[in-house]
Amino acid sequence: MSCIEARGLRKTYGTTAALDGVDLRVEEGRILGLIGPNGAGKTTALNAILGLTPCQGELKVLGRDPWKERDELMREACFIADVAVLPRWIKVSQAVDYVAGVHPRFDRAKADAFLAKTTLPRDKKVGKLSKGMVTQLHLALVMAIDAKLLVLDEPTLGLDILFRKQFYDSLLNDYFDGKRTILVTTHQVEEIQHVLTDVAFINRGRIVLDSSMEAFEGRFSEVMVMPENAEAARALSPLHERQVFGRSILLYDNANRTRLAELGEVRTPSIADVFVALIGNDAGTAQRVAA
Ligand SMILES: Nc1ncnc2c1ncn2[C@@H]1O[C@H](COP(=O)(O)OP(=O)(O)OP(=O)(O)O)[C@@H](O)[C@H]1O
Repeated sequence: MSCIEARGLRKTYGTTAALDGVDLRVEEGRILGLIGPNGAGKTTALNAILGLTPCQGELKVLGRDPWKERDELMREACFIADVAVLPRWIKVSQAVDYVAGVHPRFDRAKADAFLAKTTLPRDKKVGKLSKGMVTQLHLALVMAIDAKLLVLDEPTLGLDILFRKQFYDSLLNDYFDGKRTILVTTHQVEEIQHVLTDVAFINRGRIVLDSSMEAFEGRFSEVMVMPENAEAARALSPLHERQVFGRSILLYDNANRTRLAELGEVRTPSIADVFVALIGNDAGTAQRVAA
């Protein structure tokens, strides 16, 4: 069953189309990374999915219209926005008590286990924590909620590399159970590549790539060639070429790997490499619409 189904989503702010006809389908039990440059429309898309903003087009999340049935949806979905909002006066322990009191699907033992892996002092107020610590607290609270859909907008912003790694490990090992659906946006693509089952690129309010990681790995390839093979490699219509230590690395969509292997070392490119190849020169914010 689909967890998220969007067709022709459009959202305009004045003369700016933040979403310009987004089609996206996410099946239950998938972990989708929504990747895009600054201003591409990621947060707007997540807000539409969470019923925080109305938009045109068709949108169903867990079978509901998020704008009209937000209350019902929020019983089964939870999210972390890129701008975390926790009151500055609340202590860490009180924040846990509060969510335990108001959220029927909150598992205190899970939140405690998550917090135990951090250096968060329980008796300190949010206002006295570092930015990264506030994010850690926020993550501990949200990851302890038993939800069908978890939406994460830049969840590791401001966190150090050790905690970022730990967060994604526990997202995969402790939180993900194969049935929940996770939607995550981040600029730190390399760090989540191994976590994702699917990836979508958004640019200028449009989805420009939507693929399972399996299909992605079969579809894109990269070859590193010595200068004498560069012309032959260019003749095979690469999407992108870059130079590293005097060698050319060329990236292809649906190329014949056996042919590429005759020219140099072939490998599967990272999401970041394909992102640069597809969007690099065209990265931009929303489309301007005719007034
Ligand atoms: N409330 C708003 N009012 C006016 N314009 C907005 C509003 N929210 C977003 N936009 C515009 O819509 C476009 C998409 O913004 P959005 O925040 O969705 O991008 P993003 O991909 O999340 O960017 P980033 O990676 O920088 O957070 C941008 O051009 C932005 O300026």
